[in-house]
Order: sequence, then structure tokens, then C-alpha cells
Amino acid sequence: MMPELRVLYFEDLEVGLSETLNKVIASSDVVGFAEITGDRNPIHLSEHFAARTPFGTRIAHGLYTAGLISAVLGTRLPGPGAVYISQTLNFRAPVRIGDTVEVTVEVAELVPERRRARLKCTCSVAGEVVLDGEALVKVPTKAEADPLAVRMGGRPASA
Ligand SMILES: C[C@@H](O)CC(=O)SCCNC(=O)CCNC(=O)[C@H](O)C(C)(C)COP(=O)(O)OP(=O)(O)OC[C@H]1O[C@@H](n2cnc3c(N)ncnc32)[C@H](O)[C@@H]1OP(=O)(O)O
Repeated sequence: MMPELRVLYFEDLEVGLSETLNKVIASSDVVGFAEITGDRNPIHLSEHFAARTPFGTRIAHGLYTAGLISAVLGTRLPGPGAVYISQTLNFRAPVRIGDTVEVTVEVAELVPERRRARLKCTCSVAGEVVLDGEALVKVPTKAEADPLAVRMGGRPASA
């Protein structure tokens, strides 16, 4: 999943606007997440260990799956310039190696005075919700992002 970047400013958002991305979970993703975070819980890394858990096989780190929500927020909705304030997470079912995770974020509430957007976040595998929660992000306005372009009537500063 390497989606094209899309910038939405606070003014572009409306309740109900949503974005969905899919990601196949590779073993190398899980190993890489273990390396960069230091979470080497064998439930993620060892088939021998994981076989003796209720899941029966290796599962992805919950925070790796959650990171896919961050990817949608940071690249598509709202996109570049969005700043995380908070995120709730409910890990409802395991994600296994090879699963395709469908990540959807949807604008649930806008707070114009503070340029905040609250987004409902859902990750599913084959129609089953594996993770859900809510994100709160600060979203740049057009004027904050490029004040010169706004003064020039929306034309980019280089024009
Ligand atoms: C630290 C790291 O290294 C480790 C990880 O990252 S592990 C990877 C992330 N976690 C997961 O993948 C776990 C996914 N979740 C599950 O598999 C299950 O939710 C569970 C095994 C944790 C719990 O299952 P169980 O004990 O069988 O619970 P029930 O299904 O019987 O449900 C009982 C009630 O609790 C509610 N509930 C269960 N899980 C959650 C949850 N994650 N968030 C919120 N609520 C949850 C469930 O709805 C039931 O409620 P009810 O009112 O009784 O219906």
C-alpha cells in the first residue's frame, strides 16, 4: 500500500467523507515492525510459539495494524499536514500473516473553532472487524498551509 498523496484542508472536509485502503500483511512487515520497535513478542515471530496460543499461528502486532490507520490519515484523509492528537483502539480479532486488511476512516465530527476532525477508524479482514477506534487530528486550513497562495487567490506561490 503506497497510496498517492492527497491533501485535504479543513475546509474540504465534511462529515461522512471516507477513504479505504487495503494492505496485505507480509511476514517481512511483522519482522520489520518487531525490529524497529523492539517488540519481539514471539507470538509475532515464532511459528513454534504461536502454534501453542489460541491463535494457532503468528499474528501481526496490534500497533502495526493501527499504523495502517495512521497511513490513511497521513496520506489520504485528511492527508499531508494532518497532526495526530489522539487515537482509541479496540483489537477485536487477530490479523494473520497473509491477511488483507481493509482500512477505512470516516469523518465523524468537525470542530471548526479548533480545526479538529474526529474520524471513525475500522480495520477489517474478509468482512470481519479486527480493529476499530476513533482518531482526533488537527487539520491545516488553506491559509495555514500556504498563506501566500491564499492572498494570491488560490494560485500556488510559484505561479
Ligand atoms: C503486546 C503485543 O506484542 C501483542 C499484540 O500486539 S497481540 C495483537 C493485537 N491483539 C489482537 O490481535 C487480539 C485481537 N482480539 C481478540 O482476538 C479477542 O478480542 C480477544 C482474544 C482479545 C478477546 O476474546 P475473548 O476473551 O474471547 O472475549 P469475547 O470474544 O468472549 O468477548 C467478551 C466481551 O468482551 C468484548 N471484547 C472482546 N475483545 C474486545 C476488544 N478487543 N475490545 C473491546 N471489547 C472487546 C466483547 O465484545 C464481549 O462483549 P459483550 O458485551 O459480552 O458482548
